[in-house]
Amino acid sequence: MTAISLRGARLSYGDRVLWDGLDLDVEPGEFLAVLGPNGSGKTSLMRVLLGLQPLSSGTVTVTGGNRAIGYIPQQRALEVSMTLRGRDLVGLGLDGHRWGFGLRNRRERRIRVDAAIASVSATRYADEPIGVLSGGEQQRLRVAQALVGDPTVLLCDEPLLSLDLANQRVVSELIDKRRREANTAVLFVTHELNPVLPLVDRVLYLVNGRFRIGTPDEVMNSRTLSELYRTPVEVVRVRDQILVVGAGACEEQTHHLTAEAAS
Ligand SMILES: Nc1ncnc2c1ncn2[C@@H]1O[C@H](COP(=O)(O)OP(=O)(O)OP(=O)(O)O)[C@@H](O)[C@H]1O
Repeated sequence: MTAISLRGARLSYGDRVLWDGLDLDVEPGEFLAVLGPNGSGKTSLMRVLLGLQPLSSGTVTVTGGNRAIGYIPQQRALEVSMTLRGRDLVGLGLDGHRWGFGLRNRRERRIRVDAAIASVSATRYADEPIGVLSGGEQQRLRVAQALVGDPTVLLCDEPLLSLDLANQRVVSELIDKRRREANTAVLFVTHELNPVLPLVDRVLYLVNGRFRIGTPDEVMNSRTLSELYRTPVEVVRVRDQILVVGAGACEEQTHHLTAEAAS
């Protein structure tokens, strides 16, 4: 059974079509990278899957429904004044699940939270206020929060943003481990494909209302990206990295035009 299924999915805000005719099946254990310039509708896709944003047309199905989803929202540095402890943040991932207030439930809840914290190696600082933790430590706890409910689908919105290379690796390995061990489907929104390229099964690339779905080789090539961006884009492979040349200028132009239109 597929983990996520979209059929004829369209999302538009007024005249602006983010995507249309999107047919997508994501299999259990699959790692799908979602790429595209700012404003192409990546976060909106997450919101549709979370049930926060209705489709303009078409259908969306997440096997197991909302409770089966773990979500790592786009990272914002948490305030230093934030007194919530790491374990409280992780515990929030169980809210919405069926938990009573009895002693047995409290003990069971604590076991689940401890296990999730241990799975991201965050036990040492789980009782600290999260505001004083480093970005990498905070991000591990966010991963634990997303995993504590035992999700069948994991939605990650730019989870590597502002992490150094070592922490990028730690966080992507944690996510990869989860999908391998629990067969959790992963949707991974990112501007940077290279840090996760070895993990990626398929790419969904969104640009200006158009999209392509395929393996990294099928999508990340000069011909496909030039068609998507409607301007010459050069894709170069250097060792095991993919460099995209030309799309950036097009993105800047798009933003410029959007800003002009809005003013
Ligand atoms: N509720 C809404 N009503 C109207 N427009 C919206 C709404 N939500 C998002 N948008 C617009 O839709 C576009 C896509 O937004 P979205 O956040 O999905 O893009 P994104 O690909 O995640 O961008 P980024 O890479 O910058 O995070 C943006 O231009 C945004 O302003």
